[in-house]
Amino acid sequence: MRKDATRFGFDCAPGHRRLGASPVFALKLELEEKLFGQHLATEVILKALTGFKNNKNPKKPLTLSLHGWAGTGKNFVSQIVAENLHSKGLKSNFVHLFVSTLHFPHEHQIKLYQDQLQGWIRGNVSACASSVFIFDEMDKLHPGVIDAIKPFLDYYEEVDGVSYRKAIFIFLSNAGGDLITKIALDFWRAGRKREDIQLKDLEPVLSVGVFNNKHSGLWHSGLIDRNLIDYFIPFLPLEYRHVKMCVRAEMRARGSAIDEDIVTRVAEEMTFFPKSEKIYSDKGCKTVQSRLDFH
Ligand SMILES: Nc1ncnc2c1ncn2[C@@H]1O[C@H](COP(=O)(O)OP(=O)(O)OP(=O)(O)O)[C@@H](O)[C@H]1O
Repeated sequence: MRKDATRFGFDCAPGHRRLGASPVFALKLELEEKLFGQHLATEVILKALTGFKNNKNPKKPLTLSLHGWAGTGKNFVSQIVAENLHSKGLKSNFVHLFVSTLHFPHEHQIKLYQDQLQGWIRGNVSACASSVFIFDEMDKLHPGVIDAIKPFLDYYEEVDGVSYRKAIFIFLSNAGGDLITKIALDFWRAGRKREDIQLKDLEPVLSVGVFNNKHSGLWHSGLIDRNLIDYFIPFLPLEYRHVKMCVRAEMRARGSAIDEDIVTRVAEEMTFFPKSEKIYSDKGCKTVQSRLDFH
């Protein structure tokens, strides 16, 4: 047993920071400063983590499912959240990232993946009750593998003597991205502000259109019953102005002065949709970093 972990792992490594009053405030400031164009994700993530942190006896692990188009900030946010839960973030021994196409690529090895994953999750939560598990490309994960995760997400006091109720599972998926984009486009075309989009504007579309429809195929029937996902978090497609913010953020990260000509040139290189109005970036803020290298 790791010397820095108590028997149940309630207090993990010295660097482990439970979300106290200030860390949640720090997370709020960080999301407001670094995450562009995602007012809903910021609002829901803060609400979810604050509630989970304040609950001294959660009945189940916190399970968040982040949905949206490519390059809209899902991985980016999960890294920020991980760093607020465990100071070393993705480098922490208590934060684990799985990428479907990398870690679970072969359909004929599903049984092996199930056994490995269950052993891995059990071992890590035994070492640290507040372990964080991030599953990227969830929409590409075979249902059989996902079903191996389900027992850990459920309302069990303990599973084989281990309590998972203080752990956090974060699923990242492109599923539903098209439906989220449709709602954003409807708002734009109606001349309504992006920031006026509320979760209730998306829930009916998402829950009926994708998540609750067991036969949608997008969300793997039998995969995750709504009851096990605590929060569905929509990521909106990013506009030209958000791409420019990403370019500026990258320039600041490189210690360069902000050159608005370069900001404009890089943003102009990106492609936008729909064809007629060219509002949203096809790749979100992805490839901004590499494009900046050429300016
Ligand atoms: N909303 C955003 N605000 C600020 N930066 C962003 C945002 N979205 C993306 N970025 C920048 O683009 C990079 C790539 O984004 P990220 O990996 O989070 O996309 P993603 O939504 O996970 O995409 P995919 O679904 O393809 O994995 C991030 O590391 C970040 O630098």
